[in-house]
Amino acid sequence: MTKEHDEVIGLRGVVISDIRGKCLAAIGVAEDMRIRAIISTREWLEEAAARRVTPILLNDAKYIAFVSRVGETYLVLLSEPPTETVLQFVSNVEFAFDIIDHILTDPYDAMAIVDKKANVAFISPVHEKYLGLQPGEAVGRNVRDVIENSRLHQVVKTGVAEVGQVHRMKGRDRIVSRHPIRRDGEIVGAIGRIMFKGPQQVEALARKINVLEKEIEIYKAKSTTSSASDKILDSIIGQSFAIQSVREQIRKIAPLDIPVLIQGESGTGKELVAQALHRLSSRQDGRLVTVNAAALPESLVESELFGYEAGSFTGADRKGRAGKFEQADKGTIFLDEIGDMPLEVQSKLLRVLQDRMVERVGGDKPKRVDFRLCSATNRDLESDVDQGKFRLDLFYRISPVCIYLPSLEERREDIPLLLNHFVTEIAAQYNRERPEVDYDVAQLLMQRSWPGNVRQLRHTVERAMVFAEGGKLTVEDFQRNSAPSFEKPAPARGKPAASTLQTSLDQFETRLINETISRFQGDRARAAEVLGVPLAYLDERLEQVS
Ligand SMILES: Nc1ncnc2c1ncn2[C@@H]1O[C@H](COP(=O)(O)OP(=O)(O)OP(=O)(O)O)[C@@H](O)[C@H]1O
Repeated sequence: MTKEHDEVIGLRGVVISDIRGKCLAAIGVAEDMRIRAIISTREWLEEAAARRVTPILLNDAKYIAFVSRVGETYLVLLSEPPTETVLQFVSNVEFAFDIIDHILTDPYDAMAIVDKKANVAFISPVHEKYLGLQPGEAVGRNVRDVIENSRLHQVVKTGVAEVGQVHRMKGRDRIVSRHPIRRDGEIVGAIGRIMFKGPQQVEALARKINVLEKEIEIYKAKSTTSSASDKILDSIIGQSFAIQSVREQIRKIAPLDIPVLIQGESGTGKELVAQALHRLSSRQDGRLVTVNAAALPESLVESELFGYEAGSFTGADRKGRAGKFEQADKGTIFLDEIGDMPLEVQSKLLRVLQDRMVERVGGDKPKRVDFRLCSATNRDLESDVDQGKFRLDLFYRISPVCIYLPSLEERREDIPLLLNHFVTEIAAQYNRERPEVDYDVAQLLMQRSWPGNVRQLRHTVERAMVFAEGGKLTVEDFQRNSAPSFEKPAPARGKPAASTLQTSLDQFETRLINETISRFQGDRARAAEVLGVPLAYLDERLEQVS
């Protein structure tokens, strides 16, 4: 027995005996009389040959005997058990060899074993078959030349096990585990095990994981969308039932590509709702084009809405211009104050809504436009229809869905939230530190009347913030600055500016009045209504500055 053999298989002795147990030859530890005595009976040899691996336990040594019958003789190979576990296994499991055989030939759990040079020492038959190899054909070849994407050479080199890895082989993913094998702490090889077990189940599992991963992606996308949509809807401030219901309606209606009519008094947030509808719709990448029908002089309505061709009328742009409908192609057109649209324009609008075609003024080639229509009005359109001021057919076209915005007085409980929101917004707008708001302020504002609704509230807060001092916004700031409707006598006519603060307040107020008047095309009464001041006060202020 050479030293080489001894090292490779841990062989310690060999016995050859006849079938009755008579020893014909013995070398190595087999020369020990105690071992010779154990294996010298026919019964022991027959049983050991049946088991094929049998333990031999002496007081001072333990061996594993590999016994096989060769013709009329028995060959017994004796090796030291590599570990206590192996010895236990061989001692306690009568069919230990069958187990080994099963492990090596398991059709669902293939195995590849390499030596320390990463040369194949063994590949289980099922794996050989799978790889298209003849039995034993790969033995001695480097594993990388035999098994596609194998990493056993790495495992032998690094000694690091790789457990439960995905191994792509012949176009399919398999689950593998690779372990280095050590003897006396030194790496002697590596074993790779490939799970063929229940490939259908593994595949089904993989498919399930795939589906779950996709579902997670969808939920993730949905949750980002819903948090994005929450953000958009959060810009509509208010916790009153009425406003919550408005937000809910927007959430439901926005994705439906149908016209929406937003009704509500001036300053209730109709434009804000139109913006939310657009931003939550599939047209969010297109433009939201706003047209204030009331602000358009009658003579320009048509060219504004439908555009015009070059040189079609005096003063027209030389190159011609796209109208609002063309600009809103693939987006949303928001027709604010639609109730103020002249009847003649209403007919043209109706045609556009029916045909989805626009023809520029002075042009002869109608163009297809793809838009979503949002309209708003503070008028009672039904009564306008009754009075013949608004076309019934147009009314039906623009109002398959209506959103009604409550007046601020119908939802006074939202005033503190709106106050808080505007204070933050205005402070940021003017690049100022946000003042602290006295508790009484909200109480005061909740008692007021707000004919100009949220817009008026915002302006009121903006005015009061001019006065806010010491980082505080107090009731006095509102009263000092109040218009007569806030129970403060109107300033004396022609009163000179008493201070820089007063001057800036006057300037601010005048600017606000002028802006509002021009917003309503010179309609002072409307401006006074929206600002929540009597017309006389507004006129007085204008006279003072003129
Ligand atoms: N619920 C709200 N939350 C926050 N801001 C609001 C709310 N409602 C209205 N506003 C603010 O009030 C002002 C007026 O709103 P908006 O222009 O949308 O009103 P509107 O109903 O379209 O008015 P009009 O009929 O006069 O055009 C805007 O500054 C808007 O941001």
